[in-house]
Amino acid sequence: MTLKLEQVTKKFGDFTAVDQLSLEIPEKQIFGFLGANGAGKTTTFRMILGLMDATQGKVTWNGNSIDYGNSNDIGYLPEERGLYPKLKVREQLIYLGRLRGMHKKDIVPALEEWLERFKVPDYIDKKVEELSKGNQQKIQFISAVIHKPKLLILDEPFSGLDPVNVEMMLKAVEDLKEAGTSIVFSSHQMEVVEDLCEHLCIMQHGKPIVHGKLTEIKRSFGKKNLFIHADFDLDFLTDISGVVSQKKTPEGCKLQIENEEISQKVFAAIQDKGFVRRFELEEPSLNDIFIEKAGEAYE
Ligand SMILES: Nc1ncnc2c1ncn2[C@@H]1O[C@H](COP(=O)(O)OP(=O)(O)OP(=O)(O)O)[C@@H](O)[C@H]1O
Repeated sequence: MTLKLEQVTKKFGDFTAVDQLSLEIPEKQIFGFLGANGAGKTTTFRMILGLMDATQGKVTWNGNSIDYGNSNDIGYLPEERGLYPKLKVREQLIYLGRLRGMHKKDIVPALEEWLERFKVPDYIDKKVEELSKGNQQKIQFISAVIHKPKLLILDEPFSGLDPVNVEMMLKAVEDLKEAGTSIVFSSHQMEVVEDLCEHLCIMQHGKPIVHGKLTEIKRSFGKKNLFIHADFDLDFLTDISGVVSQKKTPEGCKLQIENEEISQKVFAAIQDKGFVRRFELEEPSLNDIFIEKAGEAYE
């Protein structure tokens, strides 16, 4: 049940929003789809789901094209949230669950279980318009997963949620993966992507500029971070060749260095200067990689 995009292109007039995108998304895994605003993520999701025709190329899931409107195996959390404000959560989910092929008698217990899990059991008889934005999002998430889809597309599922709710949603996504759902999601929250997915792609102007396994992406990026906390001024470290950048932190600095060997030079430069409380080499964060790669989009 692999999701495959082959040379997928979407043009709006002369503007190319997605440009010959080819991707194979591993089954029963969580795949992160990243990119700057306007990079083409939502457009790609709409083409995957058959909600928008590709100008060129094809998308297949398990060898067939996807027709979201007629498939009970797919779940979708759209970027533009689409609940009916005047309907109560119970009525809404019964309606949406039935659209996804569920029997009414199965919908309410499944809904109650999800509301319990999201710590909002009392919302079942509230109108959607009475709920906060974050809580509406939980309901929208439930509507995307209540029918236990095999493929789940989540367009920015964590935006607008407080940290406790992000954790709750993260755990729900992980559990769905464990239960065998293949999940593709977009997010601008790099730490969440780092926690959640093994494979990812960063888009820029409709093309993937980084694609693969997170661990390999980090390794091939080459540059490392070096965190130093010391009781003396560290500004002079910028002059060491191989130090790419320096950012002050409340207790010292974070250096970006070209490779891990440079850390030896840095260490030699500070060891006699005074008291060093922290000297720690770390892999680059996904945020570092994103800023460097996708940042070029703004130049
Ligand atoms: N229906 C449309 N008509 C014309 N242009 C469109 C249409 N839909 C999207 N675009 C353009 O295509 C590009 C990609 O948009 P898309 O919404 O896919 O980006 P995105 O990566 O999801 O962005 P964001 O992170 O801001 O949600 C943008 O420049 C957008 O303005």
